[in-house]
Amino acid sequence: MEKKRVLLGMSGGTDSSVAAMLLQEAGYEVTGVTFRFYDSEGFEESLDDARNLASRLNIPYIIYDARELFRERIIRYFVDEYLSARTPVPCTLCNNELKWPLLAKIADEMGVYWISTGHYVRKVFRDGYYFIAPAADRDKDQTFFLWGLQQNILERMLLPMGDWTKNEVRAYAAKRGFERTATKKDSLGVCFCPMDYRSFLQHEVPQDALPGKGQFLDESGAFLGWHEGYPFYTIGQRRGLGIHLNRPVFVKEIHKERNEVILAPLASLYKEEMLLKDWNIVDTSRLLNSGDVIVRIRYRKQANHCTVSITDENLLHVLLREPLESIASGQAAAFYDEAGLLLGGGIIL
Ligand SMILES: Nc1ncnc2c1ncn2[C@@H]1O[C@H](COP(=O)(O)OP(=O)(O)OP(=O)(O)O)[C@@H](O)[C@H]1O
Repeated sequence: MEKKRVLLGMSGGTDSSVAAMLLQEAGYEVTGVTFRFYDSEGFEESLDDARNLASRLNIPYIIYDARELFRERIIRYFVDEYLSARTPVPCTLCNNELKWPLLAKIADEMGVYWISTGHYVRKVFRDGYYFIAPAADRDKDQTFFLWGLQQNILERMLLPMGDWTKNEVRAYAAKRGFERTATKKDSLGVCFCPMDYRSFLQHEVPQDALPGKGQFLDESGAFLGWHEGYPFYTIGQRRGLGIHLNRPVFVKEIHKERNEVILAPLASLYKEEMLLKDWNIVDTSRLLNSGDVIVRIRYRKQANHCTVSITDENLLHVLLREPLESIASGQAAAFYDEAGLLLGGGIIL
């Protein structure tokens, strides 16, 4: 396959636009692709931006319709997870199961070896394995979303943003005369659900498929008040419960069958272990039974040390050195070594 050509995912945003410039500057023949994941008002504008950039850089550009796939694999999953009393991780799933595999598939069809995005991550090669590692800009680090990628993808990735800070990226775009690109806003949160997920559920799910009002209970099963239906609550939630007690309470458990939400003081939400399904390990010897593994269960949450092993049911068992609160079923756990290499991850059972 052609090793001077690269297929770049172009969202029309600052990062992938600058990635296109940097790859071209480094001597690669870049082809840009924009995935149409879902219909939105802003999408046509993003397409125009990506298309204009491609034409100014004189690179081939394609639009790939992934709407059906995205609806099936990401939006339906997102809704189903809440209806199953879990908290989904759509960005993780999209990156690992859609964005990168699609880039690889389209690149294969074009006979192109390299695939690239504007993600803020680096890639390093150690003892026969490729690992994702944090970008120079720790504030923008996106390693947390990429634990599911395997060697066949990792080896083909080019990550031009890895050594740059966002400020440098903006300055570079401005210097190259791409003023509009330089000043674009950063994307935040879940792309297809810019509003509160509860409004999204109400919009997506027919009223008769939602459970309706249910009971808030305390840990001993005593009635505390009424809630709007279990899908509208997440583990660890404190705000927006619509219940006023003379003490702070948090969502500790959600029981789908009985449409019950258990509220408890924060101290009751701590756990010392968790099980992971759908896991991926980059290098078994660095992860399993090592005492120095770091685990993260939220994008911006503090890291914790743990020991990881595989159970007889083929799940990952994570024993935390310090208890963690708000471990929610459906969320992701990502593992790192002390140097920041991404060792793998999985979905909390
Ligand atoms: N619709 C899309 N089509 C193709 N590639 C995409 C699309 N959305 C995102 N990407 C790629 O995935 C990368 C990370 O996506 P994310 O949504 O986290 O972007 P971002 O940090 O806002 O980057 P950008 O500034 O490039 O939009 C982007 O830099 C881009 O390369």
